[in-house]
Amino acid sequence: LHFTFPSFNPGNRDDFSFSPGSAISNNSLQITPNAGNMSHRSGRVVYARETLKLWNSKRTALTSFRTEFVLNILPQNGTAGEGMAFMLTNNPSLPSDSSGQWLGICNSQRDGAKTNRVVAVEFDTRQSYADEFDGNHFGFDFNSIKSFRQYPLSNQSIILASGSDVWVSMAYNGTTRLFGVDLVQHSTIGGQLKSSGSLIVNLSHYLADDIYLVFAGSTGDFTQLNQIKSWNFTTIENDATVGIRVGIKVFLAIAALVIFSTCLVGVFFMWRRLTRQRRLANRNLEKMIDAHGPVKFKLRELRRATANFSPTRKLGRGGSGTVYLGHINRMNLEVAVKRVSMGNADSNRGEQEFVAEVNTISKLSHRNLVKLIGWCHEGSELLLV
Ligand SMILES: Nc1ncnc2c1ncn2[C@@H]1O[C@H](COP(=O)(O)OP(=O)(O)OP(=O)(O)O)[C@@H](O)[C@H]1O
Repeated sequence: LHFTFPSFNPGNRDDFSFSPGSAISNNSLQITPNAGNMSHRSGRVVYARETLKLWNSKRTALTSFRTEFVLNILPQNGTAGEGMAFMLTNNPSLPSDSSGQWLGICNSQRDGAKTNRVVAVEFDTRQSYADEFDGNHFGFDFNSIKSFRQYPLSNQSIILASGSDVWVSMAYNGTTRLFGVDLVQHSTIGGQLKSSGSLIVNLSHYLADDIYLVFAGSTGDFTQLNQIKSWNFTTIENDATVGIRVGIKVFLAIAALVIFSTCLVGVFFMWRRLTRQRRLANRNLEKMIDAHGPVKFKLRELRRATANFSPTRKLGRGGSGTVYLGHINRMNLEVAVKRVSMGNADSNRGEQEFVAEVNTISKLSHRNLVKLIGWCHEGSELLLV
């Protein structure tokens, strides 16, 4: 699960579901109404495209994730009320009577009920009951509006409901189960004000699979704009799994490299052996043909002379090959080129016949016999000119 909203516009409407009065306005998610009757309201905005899976794909660990958002709470008429929350829940719809101190998270009947299936980080802007530090804190809530742990912000000079942006980042590690929250606000006199809190929590104690990502908020006697200006969320592959996967990939890459290099070396040695054999065979052949005998032609020259052994140049065919009409340019000589066909199976025999033919014909001279001018042996080609 991965998404990024640098800001919000009407085109993003279908990415979310909104409780009545919630909307996209002023490039922000308005969790509670920003116009009309704004007091004693609660609201929820739910990411509607996908749910978060509680477990990773192999069900070996809880899903790790990271999310960042910018919240902006603007009190109306001077005094703030009541607050907002980022929630993970299996029950995305807004509970009735959840305005005021309930922050859109739950209500007086269902407060603390296991069936709420809610894990929330609340950003409270009004003290609602004696246990709360003050009207400016954040806290971890499990199925209840009474925070499991609270973090006062006034002593860090962070004011949630100041109308200035608060950068919130949260991370959950499914292996260590550490849930961390960091808050940053720019100070009016320069620099950054920071606060953070964390705890170890097994999310499977509170949540079932298919978790909705939700912003909730409320107003009471006093009202405020509960705005989210940007939001990104991403699940993170479990570190151990990533480590193993990277290990496997590296191993496969090295194995492939070793196999490839071995093949390359093998091919090189085979090629060297073949060329050596060919060179040796050539040398032997040359030795066998009388040193003062006929000219040794290059195959290239004989190809050129016969238009690459064109069928149109064919003079005839004998028992051991085909004879072509050729013209040797450098000698300005018309010749007959006999291309000895030498099947792989009897290449030795072919070569022997060739040597015999060259040696014999080169020694013969008769008006009824054609004169042997030269020969060629390249690769598998044996040619008489
Ligand atoms: N110098 C040449 N001029 C014109 N045609 C030729 C010449 N040499 C060969 N030919 C033609 O090519 C044919 C095949 O010649 P080749 O020497 O291969 O005959 P072969 O002696 O019957 O065969 P092999 O020696 O292979 O058993 C001949 O029958 C002839 O038609």
